[in-house]
Amino acid sequence: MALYVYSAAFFTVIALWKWSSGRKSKLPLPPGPPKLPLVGNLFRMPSTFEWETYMKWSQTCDSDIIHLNVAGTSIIVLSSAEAANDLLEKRSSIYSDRARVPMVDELMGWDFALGQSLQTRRWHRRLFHQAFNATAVRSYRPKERAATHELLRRLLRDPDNVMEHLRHMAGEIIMSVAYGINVLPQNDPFIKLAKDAVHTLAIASIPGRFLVDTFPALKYVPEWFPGAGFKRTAKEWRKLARAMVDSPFAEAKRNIAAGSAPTSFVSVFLSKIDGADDKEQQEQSVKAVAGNMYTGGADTTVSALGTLFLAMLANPEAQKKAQMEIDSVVGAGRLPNFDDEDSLPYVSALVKEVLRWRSVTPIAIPHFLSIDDEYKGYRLPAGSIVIPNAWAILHDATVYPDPYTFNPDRFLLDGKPNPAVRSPDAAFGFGRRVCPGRHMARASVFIAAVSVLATFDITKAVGEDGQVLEPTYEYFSGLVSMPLPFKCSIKPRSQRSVELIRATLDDIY
Ligand code: HEM
Repeated sequence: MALYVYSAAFFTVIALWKWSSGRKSKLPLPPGPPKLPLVGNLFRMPSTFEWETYMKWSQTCDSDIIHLNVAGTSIIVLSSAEAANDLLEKRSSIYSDRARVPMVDELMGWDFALGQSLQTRRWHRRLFHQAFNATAVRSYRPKERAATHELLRRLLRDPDNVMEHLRHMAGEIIMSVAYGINVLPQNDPFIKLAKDAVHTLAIASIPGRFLVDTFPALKYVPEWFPGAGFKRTAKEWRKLARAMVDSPFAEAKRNIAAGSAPTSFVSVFLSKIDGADDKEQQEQSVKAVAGNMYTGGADTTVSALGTLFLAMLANPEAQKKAQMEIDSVVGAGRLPNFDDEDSLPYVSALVKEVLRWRSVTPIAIPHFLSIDDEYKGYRLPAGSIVIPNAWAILHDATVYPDPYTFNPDRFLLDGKPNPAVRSPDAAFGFGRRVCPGRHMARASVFIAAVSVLATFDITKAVGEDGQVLEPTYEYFSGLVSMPLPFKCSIKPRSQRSVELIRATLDDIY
């Protein structure tokens, strides 16, 4: 009897499995460019500015969801806000993982990084949220303002090195917010360390750069083995990643112990650690989250502000309008402040347009689909890498007419914010993985933009032959898309501007 029951149960399970897999296999994959046997789209994959190619493919297929196969790896690209919202937001429980990259996560030791690690790091995200939610970030305003004033002084002293000054500003904010460390004006060791470590991450994150990411078993090859150079490289780079996380944290702890530490994320959250058994674990989490701040916040903020300068060169009219608005609201007696934002709709629209015009992270950070799914009559296989094409979403001509033109007015109606026009939130990603630093990022970009526009005129540089140097508006193609070095002329708008900037040296924050 028991045998009959077991057999019946066995055949029922098999039948159900066949039915469900049969049902699934009947659904087609989303459309996409033609695939070759075995290698799929491997040989047609773009190596740079992939978001532009994905957008073209999506248009050719007339579908906002396309499928690619790169030598067996399934990739789904979403090119509309609707598709990104339907999947990454509404079904976030299955679309919020990240693909594992053995070189970065395992060999280089970046598994502490939020962007890399698996969903089990939810606790870190919660910690990040507590420290960087819309209310909490208001406490960082004095630090952002101080770093902005330092930026103004640097631009006044040395107007030829814009990108370097922006880098210094972003690093200054993060080191101060995360660790309470006041960075040195030049060659700060903590910024240098973080920069070097993030550079190795950028190299290792280039798809196909290391064979071990395609064949993970290679990670077991011993270092001395011929061809195992990647393991020796990983060992060196791992030291950098460790030092980037450990050394500023140790400095912050030393300052806290000496009673000389300014308030920071580390000082606040270490003081909240309770006496529970996992004390050590809690401290490691605080350290890991602090270590994520430079990784997530430095290049991104620099890219957005670099775009601001390029946008002012591309559209001098926008610059004039912003300056007129600032002059009428703020006047000539002081520098702008955060409280001015609501009275500066044009400047706020200009900041939105900066984030839309040239996306900082054109494909966000790709997500990972953990179980099989279906959408719009298509089969979406478990284990797919899901790429939200933020670039396509932010250049959707039905939402943003004439999308390649820099035009802050698109966000306004009768001089006020137009709620009917979608904010460029896609710049900060989607669903549960949306950028946890976005409130701080917006605040930093706003205060820097409004302060620079209040005090400087940004115009095209003029060469020695008297000819205007037309910028190329070229970008580095990477996970963070960064303006390539460009020349421009930065001059104080008036003697009063110079005085206001110099007076910031007396500020007490
Ligand atoms: C203009 C500036 C910034 C932009 C455009 C930006 C954009 C993004 C995007 C698109 C993602 C991926 C979202 C997704 O997977 O869907 C992300 C993730 C992240 N960002 Fe930002 N970000 C900026 C600034 C910052 C700042 C200032 C911080 C920290 C203080 C930060 C910390 C992070 C972290 C830790 C992650 C990983 C989150 C996770 O994987 O769960 N970002 N950011």
